[in-house]
Amino acid sequence: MSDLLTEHVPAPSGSAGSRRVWRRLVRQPMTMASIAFLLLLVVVALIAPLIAPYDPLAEDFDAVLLGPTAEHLLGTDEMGRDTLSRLLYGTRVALLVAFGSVVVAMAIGVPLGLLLGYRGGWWDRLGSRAFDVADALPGMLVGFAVITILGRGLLNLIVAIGLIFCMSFARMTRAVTLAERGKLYVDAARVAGLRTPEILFLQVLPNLTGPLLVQGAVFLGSAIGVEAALSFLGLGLDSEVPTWGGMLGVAANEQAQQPFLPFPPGVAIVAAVLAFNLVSDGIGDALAGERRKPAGRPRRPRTGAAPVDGARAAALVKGAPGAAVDGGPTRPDAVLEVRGVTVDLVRPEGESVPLVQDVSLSIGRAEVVGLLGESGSGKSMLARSVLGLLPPATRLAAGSILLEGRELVGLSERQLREVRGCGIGVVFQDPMAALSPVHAIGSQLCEPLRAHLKLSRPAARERAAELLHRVGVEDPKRRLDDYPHQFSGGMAQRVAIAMALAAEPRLLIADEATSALDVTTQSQVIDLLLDLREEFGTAILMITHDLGVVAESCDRAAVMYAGQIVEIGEVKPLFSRPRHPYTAALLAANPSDDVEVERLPTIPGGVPLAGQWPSGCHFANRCTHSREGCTQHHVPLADDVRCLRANELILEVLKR
Ligand SMILES: Nc1ncnc2c1ncn2[C@@H]1O[C@H](COP(=O)(O)OP(=O)(O)OP(=O)(O)O)[C@@H](O)[C@H]1O
Repeated sequence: MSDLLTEHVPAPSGSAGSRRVWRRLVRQPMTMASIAFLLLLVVVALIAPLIAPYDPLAEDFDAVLLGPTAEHLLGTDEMGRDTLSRLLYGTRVALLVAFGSVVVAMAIGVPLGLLLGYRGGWWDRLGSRAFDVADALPGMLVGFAVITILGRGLLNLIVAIGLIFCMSFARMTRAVTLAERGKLYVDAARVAGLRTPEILFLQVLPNLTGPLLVQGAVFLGSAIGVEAALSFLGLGLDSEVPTWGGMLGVAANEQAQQPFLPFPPGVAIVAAVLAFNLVSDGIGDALAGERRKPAGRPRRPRTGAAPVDGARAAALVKGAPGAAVDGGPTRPDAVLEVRGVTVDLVRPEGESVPLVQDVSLSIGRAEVVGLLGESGSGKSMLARSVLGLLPPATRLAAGSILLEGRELVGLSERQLREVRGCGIGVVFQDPMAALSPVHAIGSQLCEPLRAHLKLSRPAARERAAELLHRVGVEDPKRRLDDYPHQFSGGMAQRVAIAMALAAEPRLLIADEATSALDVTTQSQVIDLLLDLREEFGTAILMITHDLGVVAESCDRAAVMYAGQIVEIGEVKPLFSRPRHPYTAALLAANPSDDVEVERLPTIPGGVPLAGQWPSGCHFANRCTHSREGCTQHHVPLADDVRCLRANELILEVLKR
């Protein structure tokens, strides 16, 4: 079974999803016929003693090797035992071995695949090599070896066949987990403080339902084939025990005298294997239609110049409180203090390239700080370093991150888990990606409540309904049982905010939380965030491209460019009298209600890639004000601006 399978068989979400899958299955006659046949086999296995005309072990040497007769409808074997009775009893062994071995294979393969896929790195590389070795070994050889070591018997047969298949389950599970672990809902679960086993088994595993069902059905059929082959070779159960493979083995020896003998077990084996395969195909087809519909606008593509938008920037600038500025001494009211943070990309050859360089930023209680900048300037990487969720191949190379005075750098994953959720909440751009598609909203909201606030199940549900009500979801008790796809984009974002605030974090990181929403919903969500910061005193880091959002909601803003903060300050002066040419260029490229222009100016070129930053000022090669000296030396952040000419330039943006 190909790993690609996993791309086509998403898990059905919720009872409505299951009903849709079932309806699609019902429309497939071959699949339904196969299911009916397999159900018949199960019934036959259960009632074999009632319907078998003879004792399957009873020998009659006066009636050996008979063809079909009125007394023995399918003839007899070399001991005069009734073939029909043995065939009916053989169904029991076939199904028992099939289901038992698939359970064993899943019990070994699925946790292994989850672990390798989730951990990645060396674990994954070693695991993948082990898969390659396992692939190189013929499955039957593994079966022979296990039975030779453990001896014959039903349980050993089940274990042997389970071991043959377990690597396929591990490989498939690893592939799905690798794809799922990068998704936002997994990050959200980590931020919510769930432990790795909870994330793996409660969040990732449900997404495997589809692929596991498909692969499980195929291997049920294959297990019957392997059992038959091992019994045929005399390595299965004792020859007395009626099994389809054993009957085939006898038939092979006696075929010259009774040519009909191989047909009953042969047809039974082929029919059962075929039925399982048809059911597997049918389930795969039915699940393939069960794709999640994307919500909201797609993420803005990475463009070169001035992609900022929002018509309200200048008009909406609000008065900002006299917040402390960065770079100075530690603020007494600081919820978050980021000091000199540098994040490196570690290339395979070992070279380190900075993605974020020497960033310092602080956010006080109930303060909203905007983080602005073009795509690729390092905003998300900075946020991820605060969350302790840096992607693979990147590392925090330097700096300190204090949450209410507690140093987060150097904490173990376990300690970070305690901090996240309670200490920091996060809302991402696409709520549909941040919410697990296969869990009802209620259970997702209850997880952080139970994990951090240690609420009982009913109390967590009660609180979850209150939170939904608080973020403006109507009929919250009923909606707890709904799944993410049953919410509109705006409503889903409210749910995501409720989730982020469930454990009453001191810091909320909103990573382009309103970018995918229409303007009206965007305003409502911003109002909600601002209300919540008043109510809970939450500090908010608002990452956005949208100057209008910053103007409307932030007390201060930091402008990032090529991994550095180039300017930071209170929003009103920053927007009306920018001191860094990049800030001015961003503002100039922003549509404004105040000024009518035929064509908005853009910033020529694009943000340089990591590793290609110019020496000196990173913005110099796009800056119309740059001079020779700008590229010669490192430019420090001085008096909240990183520009050598800050004091001599007069940058106007609104009077174009
Ligand atoms: N997973 C990753 N591995 C390696 N480099 C990455 C990864 N994600 C981002 N980068 C690089 O890190 C730099 C900063 O990216 P980041 O995503 O933080 O920018 P951003 O300002 O948040 O952009 P956007 O607004 O588009 O999200 C870019 O050069 C980007 O190519």
